[in-house]
Amino acid sequence: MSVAVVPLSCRAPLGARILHTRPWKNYPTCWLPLWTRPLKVSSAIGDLQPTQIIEVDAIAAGEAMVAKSELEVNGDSPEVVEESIKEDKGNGFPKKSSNKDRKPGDGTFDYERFTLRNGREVYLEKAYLVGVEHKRGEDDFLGIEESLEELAQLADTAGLLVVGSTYQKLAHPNSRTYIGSGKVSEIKNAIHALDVETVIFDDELSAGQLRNLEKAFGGDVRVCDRTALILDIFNQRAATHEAALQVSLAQMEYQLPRLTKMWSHLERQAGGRVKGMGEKQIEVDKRILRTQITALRKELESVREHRRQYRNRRVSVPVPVVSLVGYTNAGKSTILNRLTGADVLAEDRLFATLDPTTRRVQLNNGKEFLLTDTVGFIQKLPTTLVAAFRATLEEISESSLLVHVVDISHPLAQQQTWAVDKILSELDVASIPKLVVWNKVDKTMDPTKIKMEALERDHVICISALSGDGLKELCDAIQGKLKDSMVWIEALVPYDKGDLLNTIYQIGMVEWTEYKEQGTLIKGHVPLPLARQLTPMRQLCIS
Ligand SMILES: Nc1nc2c(ncn2[C@@H]2O[C@H](COP(=O)(O)OP(=O)(O)OP(=O)(O)O)[C@@H](O)[C@H]2O)c(=O)[nH]1
Ligand SMILES: [Mg+2]
Repeated sequence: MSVAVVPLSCRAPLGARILHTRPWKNYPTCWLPLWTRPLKVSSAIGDLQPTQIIEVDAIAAGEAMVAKSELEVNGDSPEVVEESIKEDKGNGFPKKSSNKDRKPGDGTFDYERFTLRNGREVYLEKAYLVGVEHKRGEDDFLGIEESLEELAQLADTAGLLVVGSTYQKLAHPNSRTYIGSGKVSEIKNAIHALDVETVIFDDELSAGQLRNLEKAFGGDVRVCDRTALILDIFNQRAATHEAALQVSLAQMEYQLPRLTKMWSHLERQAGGRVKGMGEKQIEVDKRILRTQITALRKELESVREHRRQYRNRRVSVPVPVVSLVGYTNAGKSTILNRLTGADVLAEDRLFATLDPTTRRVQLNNGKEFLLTDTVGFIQKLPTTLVAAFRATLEEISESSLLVHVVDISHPLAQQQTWAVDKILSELDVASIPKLVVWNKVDKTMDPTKIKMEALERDHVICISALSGDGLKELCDAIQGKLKDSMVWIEALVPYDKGDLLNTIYQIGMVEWTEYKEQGTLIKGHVPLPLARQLTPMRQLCIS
């Protein structure tokens, strides 16, 4: 079978399958896919990025791919590159024909691995998960098996088919291969027997470890880590321009130190004639990548500036902001939808929400506050991502109150709560008042017992966002907590400032109103920004 590397501008025959796309020069839109993702070529192919390179498996079209690509190498004249999949001779395993070697209609083609997702036919890559249980640090909230279970959920969210997993107890990770050599052989056996395309490690791997493991596993097997998997999910889900920029930046920063293998094929193709060709190309690529990181940072900064200005405008109307924070899939978006009638995507998947959404909550007593839904957290959240999303999380740091949503029906609810608390402390928001909400109480074995437990604790509200049970108590508790964060004022509001008086009634807690000759005398609690705005009227009251 021949596989050609072709620029996308070159049309593949209808019915051919794209095995995978590789980034070429313009990195911002091109992220080296972590696994091959064959797509059936349709008329839509012309819509793909013209800067990417695709590998096209022409067998499905029943004809050899003749297209060739031109790659510029080290600034020399363009060179024609053609790859062919080498026979796997020396690994000692019986050659298992992979789906790539099978033809539709020859009885071996694995049709079951094509599935529909979001109305698109996608090919489910087989993934094998690997973890290491080392001496537990204070950041290890989950045991190894639980962490691997979560990794399997992440893999499923990314569209992978998990076919097996394993872990090893190690005092210290191996610097070359992360796991011990015996374990490497064991995994190699398993992945070849199961026809696995991707091996995912539960912890972040170094560039060297990734390279050594790929070499050890041989063939076309890709190795990636939890961070790359989360980045890939974020990449698939980024809906707004800012989120897309943030994810691209995080991906490039992750990719930069790992940019080692991509171009080694150039040396192979040149038959070793031009030694160090791949190495030089890596340097060129790193320079291009750094330039693009700088450009992306600039663009992101201008988008953030725009958002900051918008937020400042919002601050001039000092409605208190309440942020929903919590572990991914805890039910934050469902709560926002319930309380505000919003239509934010809420589904039983990790990282359904990437962009914060703010909506006004209007209570029956005429009071109101703004409610913000935020990106969910997860244990071992990559530091690059925490940094990348810091701007979005500024929303959190400027809130009057944080509502920490916990999925109390989850067997690891306690550990998830600790993980969220740790991330919140990293975000420096410890000073913001917090309310804990136990959600999904309807899904627990004994809701009455859970409610009793919540009663025994301070500031814990039990709800079911799905059924609406406890939402009134939640709003009352939010109001109570907001009051705690407000300041007491006494102000004389002139009669021509009717709008301001309305705002005080809407967002403050007025306890005394008296109509005086110069205006309305108000005594009560109001949010700090409003209290500042009322300074002249407070002075009027004192005098
Ligand atoms: N049984 C039950 N399911 C719930 C409840 N609240 C939310 N869910 C379900 O939990 C799943 C996740 O809900 P989301 O609202 O998307 O959770 P999220 O916290 O926004 O998740 P991310 O955006 O991924 O961080 C959805 O399938 C909801 O229908 C609840 O009170 N009871
Ligand atoms: Mg959500």
